[in-house]
Amino acid sequence: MLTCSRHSVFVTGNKYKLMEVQAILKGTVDLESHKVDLPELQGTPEDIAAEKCRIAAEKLQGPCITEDTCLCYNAMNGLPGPYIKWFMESIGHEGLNRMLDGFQDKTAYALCTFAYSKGPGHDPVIFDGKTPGRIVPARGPPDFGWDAVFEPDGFDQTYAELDKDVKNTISHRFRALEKLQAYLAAEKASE
Ligand SMILES: O=c1nc[nH]c2c1ncn2[C@H]1C[C@H](O)[C@@H](COP(=O)(O)OP(=O)(O)OP(=O)(O)O)O1
Ligand SMILES: [Mg+2]
Repeated sequence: MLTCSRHSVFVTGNKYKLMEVQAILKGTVDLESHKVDLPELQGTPEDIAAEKCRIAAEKLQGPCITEDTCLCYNAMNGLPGPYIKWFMESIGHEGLNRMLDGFQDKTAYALCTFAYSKGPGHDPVIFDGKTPGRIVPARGPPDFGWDAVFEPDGFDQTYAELDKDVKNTISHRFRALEKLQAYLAAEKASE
């Protein structure tokens, strides 16, 4: 539950996301998660994030925050994008590299889209964060999604090899959360 001006809940089924969000917010907002099985939709990252949040707000009957993460290959005009979860689960780190075998351009970007809804019937507000980088053969702990195959620009380590403290100051998730935090602070100040 993300207690801001009103009582809000961060809805995710992913414990690694939750850990990162907790580390980034460092107690500036009181956070607890709620695992709800949300359908995975199709469309633009923004539409998917907004719809996910609408469904979560309906299910919880209250304010909530959701997040959807994309991994976008520039050579493929942004795909796999929001479908990265299914690619990751079916072809793994090696497959994520092989997909680019026919392309010289190995650059990609990680995109995080947070959505915040005041409750059922309220349109979610969207906050995105983007980190550019490139796809490399897996290095580092394989635990969190595609962290091991993504090397952010400016670093010679993958997300998985980087210190958590470092990832959490340059990541797509950090950049989106900065915007969400500013919005929540402004909302609180206006009450
Ligand atoms: O920083 C990250 N570094 C590496 N991998 C990541 C990251 N963030 C998400 N991921 C993975 C999880 C999932 O395979 C896919 C996103 O899918 P996505 O639907 O957003 O996540 P999910 O279903 O695990 O959790 P949720 O319940 O919040 O939808 O990319
Ligand atoms: Mg999901």
